[in-house]
Amino acid sequence: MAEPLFQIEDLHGWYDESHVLHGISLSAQEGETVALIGRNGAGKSTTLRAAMNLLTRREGAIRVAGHDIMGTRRHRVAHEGLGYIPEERGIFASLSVEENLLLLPRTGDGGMSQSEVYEIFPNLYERRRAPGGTLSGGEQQMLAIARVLMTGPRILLLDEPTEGLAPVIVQAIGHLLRRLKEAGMTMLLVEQNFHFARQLADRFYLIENGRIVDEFTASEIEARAERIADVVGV
Ligand SMILES: Nc1ncnc2c1ncn2[C@@H]1O[C@H](COP(=O)(O)OP(=O)(O)OP(=O)(O)O)[C@@H](O)[C@H]1O
Repeated sequence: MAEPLFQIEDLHGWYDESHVLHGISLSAQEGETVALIGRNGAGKSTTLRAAMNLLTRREGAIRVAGHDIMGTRRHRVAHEGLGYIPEERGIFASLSVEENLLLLPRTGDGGMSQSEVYEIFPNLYERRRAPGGTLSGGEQQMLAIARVLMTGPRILLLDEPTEGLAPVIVQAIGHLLRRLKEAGMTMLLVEQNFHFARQLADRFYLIENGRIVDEFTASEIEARAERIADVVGV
């Protein structure tokens, strides 16, 4: 198999004295969508934060196209190709939609232009002068994704993009991510919502108490139904 575009190997992470990640290994090939599935508190968000160098302490290896980025300082991680969309989205409430979009520097090649963003997200065009804080949860999630797409990432790290959103908005985000996938984007999707993730992901990792307890492909879901129900309660 080709070298993964993104790879985490034996990753440990801590919040102060609290050891939360206990040797996470996962990878994504170029163009692949990989889902990290687990309950509340299993360590999904912490895995993404560790990848972005946002923890005070971590050990292990994180590679982009074979290049180890463990030594990359926090403010340079995006330049390694990682586009992170955190659970809290990070929209500036008092800045307009347009200002939010233009806020992040370009960190890679091939980032979307503003007009491409407005074409894909007509809602954001309509609301371009509105303060970010007046957007609905779904619009804020779209804005957070659009803003990162403009930076030119090679890999998207998405932390529960559907959390707290109405079913129709969840569906819209599903369509958007499918479109990105079809365009060849590599994605690591963190989800508690297995029903959402199964519509998108090529492969799955189950995480429990900071450890990967199982991994399988989309075609193996049926055979794993009991195990999945056990871990995420579906
Ligand atoms: N800032 C923090 N300081 C200390 N402990 C934390 C912090 N954030 C998370 N934890 C702990 O780390 C563990 C993993 O949390 P994490 O947020 O990664 O879980 P998760 O799987 O993403 O769940 P969630 O859906 O709640 O985000 C939990 O036990 C949590 O209580």
